[in-house]
Amino acid sequence: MSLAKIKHIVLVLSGKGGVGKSSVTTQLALSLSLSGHSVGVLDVDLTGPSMPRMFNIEDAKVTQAPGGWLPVSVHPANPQAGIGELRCMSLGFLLRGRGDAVVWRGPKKTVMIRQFLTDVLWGEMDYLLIDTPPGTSDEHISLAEALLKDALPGQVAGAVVVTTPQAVATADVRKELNFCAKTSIPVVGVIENMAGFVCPNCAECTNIFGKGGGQVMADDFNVRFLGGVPIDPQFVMLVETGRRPSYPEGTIINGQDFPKAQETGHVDSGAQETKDASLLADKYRSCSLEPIFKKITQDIVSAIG
Ligand SMILES: Nc1ncnc2c1ncn2[C@@H]1O[C@H](COP(=O)(O)OP(=O)(O)OP(=O)(O)O)[C@@H](O)[C@H]1O
Ligand code: SF4
Repeated sequence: MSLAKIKHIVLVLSGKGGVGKSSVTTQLALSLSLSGHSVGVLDVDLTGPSMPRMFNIEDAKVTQAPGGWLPVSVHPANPQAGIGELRCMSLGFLLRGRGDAVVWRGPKKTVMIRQFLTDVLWGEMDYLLIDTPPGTSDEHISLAEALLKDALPGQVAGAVVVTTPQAVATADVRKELNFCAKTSIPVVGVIENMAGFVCPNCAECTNIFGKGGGQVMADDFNVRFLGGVPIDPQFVMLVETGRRPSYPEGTIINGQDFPKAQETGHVDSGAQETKDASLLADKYRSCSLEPIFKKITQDIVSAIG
C-alpha cells in the first residue's frame, strides 16, 4: 500500500461546503511543515478539487512512475530552516483545464478514491492530510472503509472537523461527528473557522457571527476544541495573488497584538511580487492566521502523539 510509510493520517471534514475546509487543510499543512514535519496533502474532493489553487501549483503536472503517481512538490525540505517537505496529490492535476468539473457517478468516484489511496507514491511522510468533500456522502464511506481496511493499526489518527459559528447551530456538524462515531474514526478536534473578522482598515478583530459555539458543541460531544480562526482578507489575498500579507500597525487578533509583518524583515514589493509556490510557506509566516494555526497544530501533534 502506498500509505505504508506515512506515520499519521488525518482527515479534514466539514458538515457543508464553503466553511473553509480546504483553507484549514492548507494552513495545517503549511504549519506542520514550518515546524519541521514532512507533510502530504491528498485532495479527494473530486467534484471541487481546490488544493492545487490553494498551494499556487495549478499548472503542475503529476508524473507517472513505474509504481504509481508521484505527488507534486509544493516545496522541498529545508533542514537548516527547520522546514519539512510538502507534497500534494489532487484530481485537479489530472483534469485538463482549470474550470473542468467531474460529473462521475458514485461507483467511479469510489474507484478513484481507492486508486488515490493505493497508487500515489508518498514515500516516508510524518503526516498525510486528506481533504474530503463536504458532508457525509458515499465517498466518505468508501474512504473510511478503504482506510480502515488498508491502514496499519494506529495509522489513522482521526478527523479534524471544520465548522463556522453559524454552522455549529445546525445539524450538519453533528452529522459529521456522528459519522466519525459510526465509522470508528476518532475525532482529533473541532476548528471553528470564520470566528470573527479582521478589519483591513483598523486590523481589529470583530466577532460578527458570535463566538463560543464551537467550544460548546465540542463539549457536548466530548471532543477537543482546537480553536477559533478569524476571517482574514489578507489570507485570501495570499492564496489568490501570492502576495505576502502586511498589516497596519497595532493589529489586534484574538485579543493579542499581532507582530507587525514589516518587522520580520520582508520588503513588500506589491504588484511586482509574482506567484511563487516555493515562497508560499515563507509568506504565510507573515499572515495573522499563522500563530493561530501554529498553536492548533501543536495541539494536534500532542493529541496524536
Ligand atoms: N479564515 C479565513 N479567512 C479568510 N478567508 C477564508 C477563511 N476561511 C476560508 N476563507 C475563504 O473562503 C472561501 C471558501 O473556503 P474553502 O475553499 O476553504 O472552503 P471549503 O469548505 O473547502 O469549500 P468547498 O465546499 O469548496 O469544499 C475561499 O475563498 C477561502 O479563501
Ligand atoms: S472595524 Fe473599525 S475601521 Fe474597520 S470597518 Fe469597522 S469601524 Fe471601520
